[in-house]
Amino acid sequence: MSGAALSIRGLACLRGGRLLFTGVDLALGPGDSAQIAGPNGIGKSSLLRIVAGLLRPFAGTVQCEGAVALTDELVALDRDRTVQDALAFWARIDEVPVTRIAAALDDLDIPHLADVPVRMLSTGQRKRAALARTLVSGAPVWLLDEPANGLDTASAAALGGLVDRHRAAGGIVLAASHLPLAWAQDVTIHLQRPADEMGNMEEDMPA
Ligand SMILES: Nc1ncnc2c1ncn2[C@@H]1O[C@H](COP(=O)(O)OP(=O)(O)OP(=O)(O)O)[C@@H](O)[C@H]1O
Repeated sequence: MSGAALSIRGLACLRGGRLLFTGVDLALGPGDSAQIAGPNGIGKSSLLRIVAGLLRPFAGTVQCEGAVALTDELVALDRDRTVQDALAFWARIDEVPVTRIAAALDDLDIPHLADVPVRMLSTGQRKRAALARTLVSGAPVWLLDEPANGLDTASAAALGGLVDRHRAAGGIVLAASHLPLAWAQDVTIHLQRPADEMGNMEEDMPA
């Protein structure tokens, strides 16, 4: 993972005809971690989805060295498969050994859920299974959207340990959260509405 890098320049996002943010710059290298902060609806998830290649930026560029893994609220695990099979499905797509799954389930403290269908998991268990997918992927660049949502205090702290291990191995973590996270940040970006948009919003408000 020593060559991992993420560079964002002049990034702007337009959604639903509204400019969410403009001029976001960020440069991360091996071992770095950054948080995208800001209130609900400001565009944190949208920024991560742009970095993941799932949304097109309105302006700016994203350059990434190394594979990217996104964990967000849309858990991409087949609800009708067991946790083990759902992770194996993605391991085959990501072309990584399925033997990694056992270690990832241990890391997330859910080995007992391997044979449980995804649809039967609780919110926190589902989040841990989604994080297991990120671990199994072996991707150096982790994009974590509200990673502590649904996790109990101990699990959130344990995730901090996994993030630290990933960074020590040269990985990069970019997390979106309106709350402080359980690990230290090299950079925190507070997203803000562009000035013009704020003017428009004020004009739109009823008197
Ligand atoms: N598919 C979509 N089409 C149009 N607008 C969208 C779409 N998805 C989200 N939006 C809008 O984009 C804005 C930013 O959403 P986003 O989910 O990126 O914000 P966020 O900062 O992650 O919010 P939260 O903290 O609530 O998760 C919101 O105003 C939302 O309504």
